[in-house]
Amino acid sequence: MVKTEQDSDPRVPVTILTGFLGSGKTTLLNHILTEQHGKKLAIIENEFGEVGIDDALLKKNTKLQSEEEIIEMMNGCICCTVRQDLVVVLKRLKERVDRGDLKLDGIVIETTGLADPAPVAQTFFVEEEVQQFSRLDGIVTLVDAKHIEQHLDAEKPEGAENEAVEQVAFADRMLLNKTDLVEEADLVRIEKRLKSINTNAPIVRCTQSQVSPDSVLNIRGFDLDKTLEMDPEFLNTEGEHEHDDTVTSCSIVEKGSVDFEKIQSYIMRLLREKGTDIYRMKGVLSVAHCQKKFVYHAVHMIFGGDFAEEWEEDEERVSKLVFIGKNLDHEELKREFVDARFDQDAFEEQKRNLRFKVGDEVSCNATDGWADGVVVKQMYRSEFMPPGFVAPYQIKLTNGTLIYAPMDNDDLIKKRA
Ligand SMILES: Nc1nc2c(ncn2[C@@H]2O[C@H](COP(=O)(O)OP(=O)(O)OP(=O)(O)O)[C@@H](O)[C@H]2O)c(=O)[nH]1
Repeated sequence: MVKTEQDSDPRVPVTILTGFLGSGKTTLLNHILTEQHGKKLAIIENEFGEVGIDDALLKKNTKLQSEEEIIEMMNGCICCTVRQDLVVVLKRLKERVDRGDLKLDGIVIETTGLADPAPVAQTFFVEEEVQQFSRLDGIVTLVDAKHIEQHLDAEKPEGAENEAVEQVAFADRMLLNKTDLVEEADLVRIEKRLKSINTNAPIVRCTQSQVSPDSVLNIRGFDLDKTLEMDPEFLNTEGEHEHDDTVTSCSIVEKGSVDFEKIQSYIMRLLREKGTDIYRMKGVLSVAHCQKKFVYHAVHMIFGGDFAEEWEEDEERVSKLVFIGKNLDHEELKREFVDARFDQDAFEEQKRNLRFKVGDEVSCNATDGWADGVVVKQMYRSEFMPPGFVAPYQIKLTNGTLIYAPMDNDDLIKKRA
């Protein structure tokens, strides 16, 4: 086979992963990292919120890799404040490769959902050392089929750019993700709209960002000439862009645990009342009476959450949440979160107010009707109970069976006659 100039290019290919908040970038990275592709990748993660949550979500999967992966984190908007950090990270990788400590098959940069990919891409053409070491292979844009139209339509203040439009315009390939959430007719309409912004980039439909790593990595998609044709100012480093100032990120980090019921109603109420303005919510929560971390995500009103791995023995229990959205009232978000904290004093008080003490003889409304027994424990919890749930009593029935009363009322448990 005849080798093209690009085939023999020894520089490390770089993929910029972009796409609006919640479109599926981390899901794609997790998919790439768990898939056996035999490539040694460096991942550069960038988050808009001050609290890193994606690294916690990614860490789990990287453990699955036999080869050590390199993950670098940067906070802030990659296209503004941390662009210089990106250069530093790239130079550090270059030094390791030059020393022979590291052989790299690719670099993937996950930008924040609010980043304009152009200035990130620019880095690979204006920084000489970076240019010698790496080449921009492609800008891959994740598109959330459910929410993209709303973001493309968003009215921006004078002078501020629409990041969703920029992300589509600069894509070398688009992954139209979350196809499970819309109908065929919607997909056709969206594809037409995407094509009207960017005629060149192929569009691949997918769910859960499930595409072959080969269709994302080393695709030789980026073409500087075409980009300059579209944006003659592309290489002009002076031309700074402006973000919409009404879009902010609010992070909460709180030691201790939350009350599961209260936190659920807090999150659900936010989704219901502020779902349009909150683009993105993410969190890792420490739930009282629960050994596992609760990890959740929301993109507008679509919520997904689950109990993930257990807290380590010596790990400090702390909850971390990030909200990104329009017109966020940071104080209110924090205040209401604080109200959902687990209150040890209230818990003790509840315990003191229980009607029965350990040793009291009671009758319980068990599965086969009323049965006699003795209270053996107050505020009882077992791992088979729903997360965060504590039963007021554990009771030993006269036949020896251990049961629990889920509530302290006469319909379920009463004084033995
Ligand atoms: N229904 C559905 N949900 C999806 C799909 N792909 C991803 N998600 C969910 O969408 C949410 C956001 O996905 P992420 O991969 O974290 O999105 P992201 O682009 O990295 O988000 P940011 O880092 O906030 O910009 C998660 O809860 C995913 O599980 C899909 O195809 N269908």
